[in-house]
Amino acid sequence: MSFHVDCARIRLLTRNFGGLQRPWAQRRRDFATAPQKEKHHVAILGGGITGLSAATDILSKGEPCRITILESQARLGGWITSEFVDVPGGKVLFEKGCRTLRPAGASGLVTLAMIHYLGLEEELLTCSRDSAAATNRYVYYPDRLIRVPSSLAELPKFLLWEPLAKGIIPGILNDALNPYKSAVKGSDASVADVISDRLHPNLVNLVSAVLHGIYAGNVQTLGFNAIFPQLDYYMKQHGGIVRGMLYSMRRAWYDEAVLPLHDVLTMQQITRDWEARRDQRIKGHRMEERTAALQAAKRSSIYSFKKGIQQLPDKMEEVLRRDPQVSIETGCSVSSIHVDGTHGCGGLLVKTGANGETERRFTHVISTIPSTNLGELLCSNHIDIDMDEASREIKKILQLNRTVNVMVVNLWFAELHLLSVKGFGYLIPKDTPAGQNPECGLGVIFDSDALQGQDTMQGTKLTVMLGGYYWDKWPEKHLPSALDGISKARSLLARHLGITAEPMATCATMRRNCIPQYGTHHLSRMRTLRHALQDKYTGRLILAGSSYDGVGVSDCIRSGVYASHSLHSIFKAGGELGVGLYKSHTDPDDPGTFVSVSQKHLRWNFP
Ligand SMILES: C=Cc1c2[nH]c(c1C)Cc1[nH]c(c(CCC(=O)O)c1C)Cc1[nH]c(c(C)c1CCC(=O)O)Cc1[nH]c(c(C)c1C=C)C2
Repeated sequence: MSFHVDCARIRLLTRNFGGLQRPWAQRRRDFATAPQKEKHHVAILGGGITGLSAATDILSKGEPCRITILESQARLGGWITSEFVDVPGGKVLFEKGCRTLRPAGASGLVTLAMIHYLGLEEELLTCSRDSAAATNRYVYYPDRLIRVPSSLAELPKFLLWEPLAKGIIPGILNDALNPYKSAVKGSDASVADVISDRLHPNLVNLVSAVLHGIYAGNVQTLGFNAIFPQLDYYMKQHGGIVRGMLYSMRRAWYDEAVLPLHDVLTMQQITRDWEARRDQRIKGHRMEERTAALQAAKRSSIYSFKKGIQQLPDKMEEVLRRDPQVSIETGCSVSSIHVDGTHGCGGLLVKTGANGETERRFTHVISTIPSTNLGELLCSNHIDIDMDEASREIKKILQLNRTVNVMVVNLWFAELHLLSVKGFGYLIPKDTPAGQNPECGLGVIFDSDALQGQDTMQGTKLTVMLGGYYWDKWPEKHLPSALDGISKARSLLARHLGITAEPMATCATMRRNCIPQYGTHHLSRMRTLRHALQDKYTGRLILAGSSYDGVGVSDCIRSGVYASHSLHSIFKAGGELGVGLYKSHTDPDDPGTFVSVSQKHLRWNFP
């Protein structure tokens, strides 16, 4: 399988990366000629989904290295927590963080390939694209549920009658008729600024709802180019969002898709890996059933697993624990990381324990912990005296990343038909009057409509998400306790949905600092970080995880797999020295890195 890629644009990319490659050529040669008999020892900081994905992918490639996973918590899996709770007559599953996966895009493909590698296909549960959960999505504004159109046919009514949609038609005209000339407020603008400027100020409210459901974040401070890289590319390269979309539709006419080059490269890599494992797959157990399950997930709107999304990290952990190449240390906190000057080995020295009492040496470190935590751990050298310029720059950028707290409240009611509508759930935009949302609600998920097959007892299962950026400046002592959270969720459900029944099971979990907020300078900072990391660590320190290139589960899996790809090219010393940050090509000064790809190669069918 091969990809047809627009060569002119590929050339653009080569030029952009060429400047980065040359300075490292010498170092790469040094590394390549270093004695290889003492193979590599890689530390993976963090045993969440990113760290586990990185380790699993390194194993799957048969790399000549030892792997040590260092996790500060007592368990692996990070934010992913699926728990069965007892209710009268059976058990129901509460997801205390993310709950579903999406098959779309390069990240979706990486995740499906990982599921196949782990042999988890027959545990999949899918939600079809035409189900109510996939097509019925609501927004609560100003005091009622409004259904968001899911097809072109439903659009005219929405555009003409919904106050929430006021601004879409004039916005489209504004963007189409006024070619983009220069960035609003410099090259890095917030989502709200760009939407107001290019489209219409009224649309900011609608977009805020979407951002609440993904980032629990503020439309005024999230950066447009980091959150909507494709729209940013359309705007800067084609003169407007609408023009870019029209261009994209024209390419689709020729059966081509416009995608970030890196997504295309990732898909190529997945294709190569898939083909390389063909022999193993043919011999595999129940291959026909497994392929059918994978294909169903690929066609679905969302999917998860019979015992919840935690089955994925659990299976990774099982595979990793079986392998003598891997050691896993839970309850092990890292206190500092130093460039290791001893023996001229150029590796990294990692100190663990509260006072750094244990010293370990690694040839490479993949950090999947939040960037702010990593920033606190980085020290310039073994003796830890004054920091050099590069280290200071790296630390500063890492510590600038902000995050938000989200309270996830799960509720299960024995009554079957408490909801007057069926669907995925609803989001609460920023302009919903405060009197309608004093609880700082971000949205409600109708779990019992979304996926069937996890609970052994039928009822109505809901999740209320509270907080996010609304709690940005709140002192710790004002954040709600679990009991407060449950009572807030119940009052919100009573006001919005008229649900006053007593839940038979509840659980409130405060997720502290769980979602990174990519602000207006995120991409340019990532670019600086990428350069500084290469300068300072020459591929010894690789970054992955939600702090950098996407906050979803699939984004994290992909980022872990990408860290493993970077490591692979470092071991082979043939490719570009990677540092794990793959989206730097979509930064504001470097928009020419989207490519047009023949769609037939993207229609993956897991043959
Ligand atoms: C702690 C809660 C999370 C909120 N957003 C995310 C998490 C982990 C991350 C996220 N959620 C969604 C995406 C889009 C891409 C995708 O993977 O689907 C991302 C990156 C979409 C989404 N939003 C909600 C759900 C149920 C989904 C599907 C994916 C998932 O299961 O997370 C609802 C929702 N999530 C959050 C809020 C405030 C919210 C409101 C109803 C925060």
